[in-house]
Amino acid sequence: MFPESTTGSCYEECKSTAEWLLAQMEVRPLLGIVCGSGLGGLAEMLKDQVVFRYEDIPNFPQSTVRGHAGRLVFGTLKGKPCVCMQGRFHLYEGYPVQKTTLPMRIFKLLGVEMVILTNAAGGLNEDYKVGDIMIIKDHINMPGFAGVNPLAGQNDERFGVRFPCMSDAYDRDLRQLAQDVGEELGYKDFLREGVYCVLGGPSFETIAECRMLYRLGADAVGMSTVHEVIVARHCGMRVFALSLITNKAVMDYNSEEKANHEEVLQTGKQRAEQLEKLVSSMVSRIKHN
Ligand SMILES: O=P(O)(O)O[C@H]1O[C@H](CO)[C@@H](O)[C@H]1O
Ligand code: HPA
Repeated sequence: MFPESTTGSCYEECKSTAEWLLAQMEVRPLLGIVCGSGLGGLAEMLKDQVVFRYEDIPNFPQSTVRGHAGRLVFGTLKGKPCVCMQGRFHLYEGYPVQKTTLPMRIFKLLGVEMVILTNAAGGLNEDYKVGDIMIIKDHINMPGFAGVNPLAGQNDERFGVRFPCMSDAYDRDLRQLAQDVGEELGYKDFLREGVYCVLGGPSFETIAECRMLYRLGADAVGMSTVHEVIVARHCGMRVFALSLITNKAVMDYNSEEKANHEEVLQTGKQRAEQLEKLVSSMVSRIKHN
């Protein structure tokens, strides 16, 4: 386990990054958005942008994956003040799990109340098609079974309690809103709701692993999101998350299909506009306290 002081995720370090950002601009974001692989276009929806490159932000990790631009974009979406991560961090990039989730704590200290996370994922559910959008209703933290949890280590009560509840991680009202908005937009045929399972990556899953995950109750598999959700919930932010099913997980030994990052990015491009419309329509209807 990494001590917090080497990951930059302790309260004082997060606060100093948040204060640095707040001193540079006037936006006071209430909503945080995280763009998944190939879904960085979400950030382009923001008006009156103020953009920071990750490399210029003190104590911030760097994006190393294609499809993750490495920019923190502030602005307004449907009139609501937002901060958007155009690029997230993954365990397989070599970061300690606390570092991959550090932006969630910075969001909190910037004043963010609600986070919308997106990701690209492989479809395990036999009924799912490439291009489906899955509202995440629950998760399986597979690395967590081996002790990889971003909250492991000393707990700082200024962020949250030692043992946070996760049975209500994915906000029920926001999920319902997504269903309503999706129906109004005519997305019913490709809008799903299911369980996302995170693995460490970067290798894609074997056939046996995919079969196992499906039997365990996962509908989609990926290498992100869950740890961010745990940290966001720990510090009291509301969470909504979406998976774009960019490829079908290979479940059959006779299949010639092979998972690859090109297909992931390609599917992202094809569905980007609809995903952006879903998110922006939801945001226009979200009420803040
Ligand atoms: O989860 P996001 O960041 O969307 O990225 C997904 O796409 C990559 C694999 O193609 C992995 O990083 C996986 O987690
Ligand atoms: N597996 C893991 N992560 C992914 C996949 C997948 O099939 N597709 C996109 N991200």
